[in-house]
Amino acid sequence: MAATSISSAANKLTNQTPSFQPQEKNSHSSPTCLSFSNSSISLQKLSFSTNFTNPNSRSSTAINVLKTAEASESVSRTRDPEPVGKSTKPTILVSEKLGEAGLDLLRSFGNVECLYSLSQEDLCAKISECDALIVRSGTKVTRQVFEAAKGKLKVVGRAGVGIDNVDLQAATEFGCLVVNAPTANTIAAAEHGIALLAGMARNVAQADASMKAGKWQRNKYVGVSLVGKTLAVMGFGKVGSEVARRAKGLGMHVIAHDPYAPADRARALGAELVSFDQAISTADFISLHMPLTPATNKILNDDTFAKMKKGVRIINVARGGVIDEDALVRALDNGIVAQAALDVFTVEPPPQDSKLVQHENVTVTPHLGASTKEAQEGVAVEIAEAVVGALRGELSATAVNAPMVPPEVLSELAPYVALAEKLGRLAVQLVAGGSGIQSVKVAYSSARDPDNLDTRLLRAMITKGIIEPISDAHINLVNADFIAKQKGLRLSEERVFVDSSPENPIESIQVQISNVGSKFASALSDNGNISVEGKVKYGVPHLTRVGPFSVDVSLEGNLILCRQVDQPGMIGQVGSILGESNVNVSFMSVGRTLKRTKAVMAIGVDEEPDKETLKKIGEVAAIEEFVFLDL
Ligand SMILES: NC(=O)C1=CN([C@@H]2O[C@H](COP(=O)(O)OP(=O)(O)OC[C@H]3O[C@@H](n4cnc5c(N)ncnc54)[C@H](O)[C@@H]3O)[C@@H](O)[C@H]2O)C=CC1
Ligand SMILES: O=C(O)C(=O)COP(=O)(O)O
Repeated sequence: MAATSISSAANKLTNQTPSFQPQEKNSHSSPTCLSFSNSSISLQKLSFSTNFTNPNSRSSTAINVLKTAEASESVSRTRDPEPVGKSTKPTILVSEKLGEAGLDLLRSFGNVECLYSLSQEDLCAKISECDALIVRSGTKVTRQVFEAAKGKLKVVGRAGVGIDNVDLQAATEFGCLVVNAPTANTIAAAEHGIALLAGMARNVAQADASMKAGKWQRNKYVGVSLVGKTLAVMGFGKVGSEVARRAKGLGMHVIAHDPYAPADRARALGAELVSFDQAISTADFISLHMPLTPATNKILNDDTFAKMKKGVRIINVARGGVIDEDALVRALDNGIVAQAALDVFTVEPPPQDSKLVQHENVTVTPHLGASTKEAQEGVAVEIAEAVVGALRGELSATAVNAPMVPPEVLSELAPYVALAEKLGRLAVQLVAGGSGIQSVKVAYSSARDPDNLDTRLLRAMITKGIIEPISDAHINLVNADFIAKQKGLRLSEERVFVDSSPENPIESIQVQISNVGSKFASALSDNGNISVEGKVKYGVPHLTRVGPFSVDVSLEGNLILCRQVDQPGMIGQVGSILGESNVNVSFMSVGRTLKRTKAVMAIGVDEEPDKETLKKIGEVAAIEEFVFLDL
């Protein structure tokens, strides 16, 4: 058996946080063990398997990743399926103007409320009624908004590219997915950039204003030519590369700076990738197309303006914050910058007396880059599809704060999702009260190449299974790693190669909790870790090993694990006690290490036995220990 470590860097906690203390909720005890039973672990918490239903649904993806509280009544446990189909329409708040086609799509799925120009206070007051919020660049989705949502908000859709107006960290902490619409406005933004470039070079806006003021100033508005001039495209992503393509068509020499862009993509468009300093010091025109991040904040400032060619012209269709606006005014005044054309501003709208806006060598537009009819229709549909998909629980291809798991991987892993969560739930219920859980090891046995096995979803589900039964956290794919880290829980993953068919992504999953005591000592493996292992059989999760004992029970309903002297009559005795209390046994399995020594009996029960019944089981002479587990 070869073991390959695929521990994720994200899961390696560098900061030691306090250990995670399981606190049993509503636990009741029996003489021989603490029961961890907790029927109050509500179905609402099974957030990965809840769903909104849509009569017009075209969706096929099965694994749901977001909390959908209202719909949780439609959740069914595997054994007793309840009718799925109770449709509670989600509420979708649209806080800025969105194209009709997108609104229509949203209306076919949920209750859509369009409330434009909400103050931050009004947004906070409204948000706790909303499952989804759709914004453009004008709405600030702050931590306050997520706090005010009180866990109701599942998804924020940004109808456009830039997500600098959404507090992503807060969204992640609150388990709220953020999706954007990254492609539909690319051309509009690029065209606007070119419009500003050409309009600025020929003083179109200034000449227009002058004529409207009754003047005819042909000598004042002599422009500069574009052909043969060097354009530096800063940020060679979707918009930047489309600007470059168009500028090439205008006969410009295009250079680009982007630390993350592949050189061959730039070369294919006839642009040369250069360093930041080379770009800004050799360009006649500088066009900005990078996102606003801590690294790009005020990237054009007094120091960088000082390195530019005298008479340079600046275009900004990205974000106002990438320029230090006071420094730009100084650079315009001292002639380093001849002209600027700006669509975006640090504060939008900028103050009316803004020196920058009023500067005679500055052309401005009110954040119009994405504002074409075509782009707005496209963006609206793109974001509506992403938000509806997210509300249905599908993983979004445009998720900004969650791993993107391709649909084919999702459908392949679907049966293992339940197994992963149940093993997590089971393992944590075996931890003795007072033990601090810090370290969880997960081993996936598989015949697959590690590169061909994406375990992020399973890891999130194991985390969910471990944390949710003993805390108030609601965990989904968005916040699993964050909450694990916050709780001081380190989860490392290992791939164990097994020689079987690689058609099955996974043969078995083993979950081990290290350095803790167990309330069921038989669950401790040789290395002293609590260890449970399971498989998917005929699409149903099964427990196949507890500590050193092999068992084979389907992980449904509730489970009693007993360790007893391996002797005849044990099954009958325990079965009768349960039967007398009208507790129905659904399945059972006995595993032992050696004949007539010790055995572990796993009993599936449909109902939760009361304290008295559990006490009677504990009093059976040959039973050495037992535990009741709520799956
Ligand atoms: N004015 C408007 O209405 C619109 C503005 N935008 C803005 O344009 C910008 C670009 O959008 P897209 O091209 O769609 O995004 P994108 O993600 O495709 O491209 C951004 C590029 O910037 C690069 N980048 C990141 N850090 C950088 C740095 N320090 N220096 C240089 N390059 C860096 C990235 O590697 C990436 O290639 C975004 O800020 C977006 O918000 C986009 C659409 C409309
Ligand atoms: O998509 C972007 O990043 C934009 O800046 C467009 O903003 P808007 O949706 O027009 O407010």
